[in-house]
Amino acid sequence: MTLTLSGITVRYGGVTPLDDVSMTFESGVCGIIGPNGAGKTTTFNVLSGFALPAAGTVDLDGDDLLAVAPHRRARWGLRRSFQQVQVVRTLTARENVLLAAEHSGAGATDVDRALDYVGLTRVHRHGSELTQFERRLVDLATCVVGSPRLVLLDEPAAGLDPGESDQLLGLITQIPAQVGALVLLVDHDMDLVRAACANVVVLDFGKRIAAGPTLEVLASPPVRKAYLGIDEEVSA
Ligand SMILES: Nc1ncnc2c1ncn2[C@@H]1O[C@H](COP(=O)(O)OP(=O)(O)OP(=O)(O)O)[C@@H](O)[C@H]1O
Repeated sequence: MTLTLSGITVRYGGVTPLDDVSMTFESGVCGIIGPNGAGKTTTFNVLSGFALPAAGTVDLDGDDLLAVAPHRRARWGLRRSFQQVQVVRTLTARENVLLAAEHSGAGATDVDRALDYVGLTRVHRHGSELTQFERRLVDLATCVVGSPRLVLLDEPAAGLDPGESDQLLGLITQIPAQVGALVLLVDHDMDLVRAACANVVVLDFGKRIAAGPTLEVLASPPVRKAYLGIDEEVSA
């Protein structure tokens, strides 16, 4: 499975959050990292149809994603989780996933399979009764329900303790093999990115400044300077 963004430009008035950016993601879990304001969320917005690029194309295995209407992208196979957990407090865990499944055309059996996948047992508890971790699991279940092709995760482990974070990491890394989707992960937690992603793309000020195997990219001087604030020339 290959996702290719070519020459993507997004403009908001005088701001250009993405400036002629191209990136390719091969199957597995791939990371998009970069400092605040680099264009990571805007990239997710382009993929989910919340942002309309002024230029560029997006291709997933021959499908022109930008030609798919935003409201049909869930049915096409797109799933997205947000930094802020999107769980309805007055609905049960299962009802939350059923609600998400409505958009993608998945059925009740798919919903139960997704809840099994994330290992949530208290499926009949209301969102308001669930722990932060259980809400994250509900969120993740909405991302794997049905037959997703592309799963976008924005800081999925935010607010979790290290044990919970590890458990979530295990679930995320299994998505490509178990669910068959390509996963894109945006996160500021470099330990999580190192553990989850074989490859990363680094954005800075709306430009791609590096891409490739995660450990190599994180060790490269331009990335250490732009992203981690380490300037080899100064610190040498
Ligand atoms: N709707 C909008 N209107 C105007 N400017 C916007 C809009 N959305 C994003 N921007 C600007 O585009 C730039 C990139 O924002 P984006 O949210 O994509 O960055 P990010 O890499 O996700 O940052 P963070 O790590 O802080 O979430 C920022 O300067 C932001 O202020």
